[in-house]
Amino acid sequence: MTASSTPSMVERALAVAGLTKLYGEKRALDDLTVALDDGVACALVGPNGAGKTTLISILLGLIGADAGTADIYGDPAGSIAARRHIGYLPDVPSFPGWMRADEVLELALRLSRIDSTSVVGPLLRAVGLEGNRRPVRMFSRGMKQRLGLAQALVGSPRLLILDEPTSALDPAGQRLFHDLVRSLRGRATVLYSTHSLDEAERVCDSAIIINEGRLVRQSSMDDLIREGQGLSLDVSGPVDRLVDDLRAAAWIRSIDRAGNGPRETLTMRVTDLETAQRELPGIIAATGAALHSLNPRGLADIFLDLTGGAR
Ligand SMILES: Nc1ncnc2c1ncn2[C@@H]1O[C@H](COP(=O)(O)OP(=O)(O)OP(=O)(O)O)[C@@H](O)[C@H]1O
Repeated sequence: MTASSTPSMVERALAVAGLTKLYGEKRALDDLTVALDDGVACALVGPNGAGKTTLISILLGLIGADAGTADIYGDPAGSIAARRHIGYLPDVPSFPGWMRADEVLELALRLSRIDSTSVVGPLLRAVGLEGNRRPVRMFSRGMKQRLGLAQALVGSPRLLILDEPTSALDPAGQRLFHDLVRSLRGRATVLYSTHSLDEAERVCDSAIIINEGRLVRQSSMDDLIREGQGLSLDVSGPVDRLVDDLRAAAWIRSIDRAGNGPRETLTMRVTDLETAQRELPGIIAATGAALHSLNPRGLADIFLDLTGGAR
């Protein structure tokens, strides 16, 4: 065996190849190929209708694909073996309202044919619900989501799939949930579906970005942020000259111009944000242009760049 054909030591948690799902004429997934290594926390990011739920439904074996394959730890999606690898938390989990949290987990254990209930205490402790004796109907949405997470962890799944888990939570509940998922890293490979790269960055080290059923990008969060970093400025005056001078700067990656009339918005992507911020005021002053506002580009801008959304 040559060095180049030596198999990777890192096990594949997920291997999706050429996955295609049609709803009539609509290609909900269109030749999607992505892979996840064991142990990573990866966001599945895309705008409404991108195909996130369709992909998750195929991974869970709820629907079949029209073409392509999806393997979970080597087992084909939809098989019993693949299902056993997965813990799943939907966006709004529901439980019998009269049950207590410990009873919900005991039921999940029984349904998974696990006799020992010794994990109930540690799981409830992990999600901050230890000692809570109230029925679930009295839980806040955040508490239900945390209980759902504990339920998804029953049976120690190797792949934890979280489907827009904070969509029903307020900002405080979201932050608590993000912290919790981060603290659980290392227990399982995580696939975290979200609309937001900001949320992805809080929880995950990498992201799969899809749009219209196709892969747009799979990358580490650090690389996404580095490549998308930039500044947006509103200027007036000799904008043509300013743009020429900015294009000559060593740190410029690209400039887009928008707006007509006296004020224009320049959106710059840069290779070195610190140097750009240091040198920019001097360049603007030298051209005689007036600066009305200056803002760093955020992850929301990077998301819109990648998915072609309206600004
Ligand atoms: N059962 C269905 N019948 C017809 N079209 C469907 C069906 N399910 C999904 N679609 C279409 O497939 C595309 C992908 O939908 P999907 O729900 O997977 O996207 P999503 O990324 O999860 O979106 P959202 O973020 O809004 O939940 C969309 O255009 C959607 O309208």
